[in-house]
Amino acid sequence: MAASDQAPSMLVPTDDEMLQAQAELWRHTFSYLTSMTLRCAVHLGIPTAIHRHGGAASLPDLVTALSLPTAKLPFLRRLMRLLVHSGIFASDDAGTTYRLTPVSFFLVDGATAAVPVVDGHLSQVPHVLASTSRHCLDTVAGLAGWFWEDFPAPSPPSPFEHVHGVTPLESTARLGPEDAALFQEGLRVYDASGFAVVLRECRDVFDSVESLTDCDGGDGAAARAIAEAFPHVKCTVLDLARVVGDVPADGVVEYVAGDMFDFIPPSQAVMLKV
Ligand SMILES: C[S@@+](CC[C@H](N)C(=O)[O-])C[C@H]1O[C@@H](n2cnc3c(N)ncnc32)[C@H](O)[C@@H]1O
Repeated sequence: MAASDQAPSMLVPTDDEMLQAQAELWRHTFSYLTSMTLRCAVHLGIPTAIHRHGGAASLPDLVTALSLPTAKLPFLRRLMRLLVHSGIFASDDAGTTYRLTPVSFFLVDGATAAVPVVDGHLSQVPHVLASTSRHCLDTVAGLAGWFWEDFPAPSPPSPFEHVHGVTPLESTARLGPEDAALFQEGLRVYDASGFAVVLRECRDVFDSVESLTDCDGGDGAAARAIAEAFPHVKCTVLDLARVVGDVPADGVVEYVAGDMFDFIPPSQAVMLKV
């Protein structure tokens, strides 16, 4: 028999490997519950409730603050246990009091004076809700269909466009104004997150360049922050025409409308912050 006729030999796992593999498979199969319980916590308003309760709250405190039926307390305990395991909240050793962690700090709702806003960090609630919305879930659930489809050249739609017929940011008519606003707001708070830290920690990088193009620069918030902190850097923002086409010149940064796969305005450095 020719070698090519022989069935490929399969590596048979050991008992230990099989037990481990079964556990791994369950972990991967159910890992969506991590983001879904995060969504549930945000929807219920648990981070805001803990914050308003002085930074620590027991289960009865939460049941009252969230106006839940008291019979839900044991289920809330299970939810909180999972969220503590995920690092969203912290608990005392007895598991009776829950506190915010740096992660849930970003999920305290609203940007009012009563809410901690550090370094211009905005509440990330809209980003979490948009990214875990049924539109995004439908998108990933349809991923195999996207692979099967033989799209006409030159470039395939994104999986989101394939399922919904629009991009997340053009979704007003197709997905409804509320969801469209959520995606817009989600992107806005996502874009604003963390950049003050980058400006502080990467001073050497910005000190050493005279010109920079922020590729996919969105509304130019990051480029404006660079130009303010490092006035010697000439900043250019490149984004699609529908994003920067109508932005009026502000004398701080230059806006260029275009596709980065066609053209990138020349400069000493290119920033790609997604
Ligand atoms: C997630 S946002 C990031 C915005 C910004 N870089 C930030 O972090 O604040 C992605 C941006 O990329 C832009 N974009 C997507 N494809 C692009 C392309 N081919 N050329 C230029 N910009 C593009 C989108 O319009 C959007 O504003």
